[in-house]
Amino acid sequence: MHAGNRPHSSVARLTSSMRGVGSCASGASSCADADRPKVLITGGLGQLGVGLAKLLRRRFGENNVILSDIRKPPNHVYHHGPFIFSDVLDYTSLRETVVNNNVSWLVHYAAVLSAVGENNVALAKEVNITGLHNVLDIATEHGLRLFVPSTIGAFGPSSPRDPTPDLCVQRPRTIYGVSKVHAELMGEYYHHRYGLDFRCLRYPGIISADSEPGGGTTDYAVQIFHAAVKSGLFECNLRSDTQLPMMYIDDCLRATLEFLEAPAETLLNRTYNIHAMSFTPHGLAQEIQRVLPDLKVTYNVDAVRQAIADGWPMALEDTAARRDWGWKHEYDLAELVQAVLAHVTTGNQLARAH
Ligand SMILES: NC(=O)c1ccc[n+]([C@@H]2O[C@H](COP(=O)([O-])OP(=O)(O)OC[C@H]3O[C@@H](n4cnc5c(N)ncnc54)[C@H](O)[C@@H]3O)[C@@H](O)[C@H]2O)c1
Ligand SMILES: C[C@@H](O)[C@H](N)C(=O)O
Repeated sequence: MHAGNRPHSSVARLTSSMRGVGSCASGASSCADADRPKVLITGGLGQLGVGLAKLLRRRFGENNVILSDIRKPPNHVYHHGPFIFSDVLDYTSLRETVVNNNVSWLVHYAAVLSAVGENNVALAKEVNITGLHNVLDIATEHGLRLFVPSTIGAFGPSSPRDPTPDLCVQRPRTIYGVSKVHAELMGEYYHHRYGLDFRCLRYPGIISADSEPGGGTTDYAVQIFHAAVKSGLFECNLRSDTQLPMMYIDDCLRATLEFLEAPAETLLNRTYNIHAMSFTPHGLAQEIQRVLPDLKVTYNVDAVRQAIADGWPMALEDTAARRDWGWKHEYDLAELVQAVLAHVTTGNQLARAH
């Protein structure tokens, strides 16, 4: 509808690598007003957006980070920083939001994840592909820095799986994976063709304590913690020996901030793998059982999710990210389990007290 014929002003092209860069000295906990980017996060009410907004607001100031989504925010989100309705399929309104708010960085989190996507291919195509086209064009036209996350799901059964390098065969068999490879390639194309400051990290499955996963193949690794604390019983929808790359949300969000702030000249690639740990459901259950020995796990395999997981990487190779912009994870499996259990247990106690 909109893609294809939009003019890319030469001014936007020339300045895209200069404007909105917010080059705060790295390591500083916040930065001077003049250097602060104005950030818009699309799809911000999912598993990752609220946490990222908190981190970016600490760094750039509360009013410089706008969360957006098509859903109504819970009170604790609505009352803590700017929130607006924004549908990534509505090109004109998204453009208006960018212009009216003087946005300089766009974090594009709106997406339909792997398992939900296989159940609704039309929706995944629309949100993940048409939505991306809108965002790419608006970011290019207005000289934004654009971050689009990719995923381990951008690889498929014919990719080397253990470890999976940055550059290799990518023939995913899900609409989610296909749309993410498309995003990687389109973003890199716009970078080379129009000078768009496109940045993309391939996230592993992300484990959070206080936000729910949105319908992916790795969701079990979040759900198991809540079940372990609440009932001590968990039915896992993947086979016990399914090894996938995973990461604690704090590492993922910090990686995103550090990568967004990295000077453009240090980025030899525009799309990077990032890795922290790999585990199986059995390995995760064993680690949780060191703290909660009564946890019982049964297996009732979901054929769709299992087929997806069987074609995904078992580990990601991320030496380029470590070399170019200093990526370093802090949480391995033991630290992850301690951190998530502490959060979930406290959350449950607070909920009971109220
Ligand atoms: N969570 C993970 O494990 C993980 C791993 C790899 C990559 N990613 C990527 O990170 C990003 C964020 O993931 P997440 O886990 O927070 O996803 P999520 O599914 O939890 O949230 C996605 C959000 O997008 C919103 N959305 C859907 N259609 C929209 C539209 N038309 N306009 C605006 N918003 C819309 C939804 O309401 C939802 O709040 C996604 O691009 C995802 O592919 C996530
Ligand atoms: C891995 C990631 O992209 C997401 N959690 C999914 O499983 O779909």
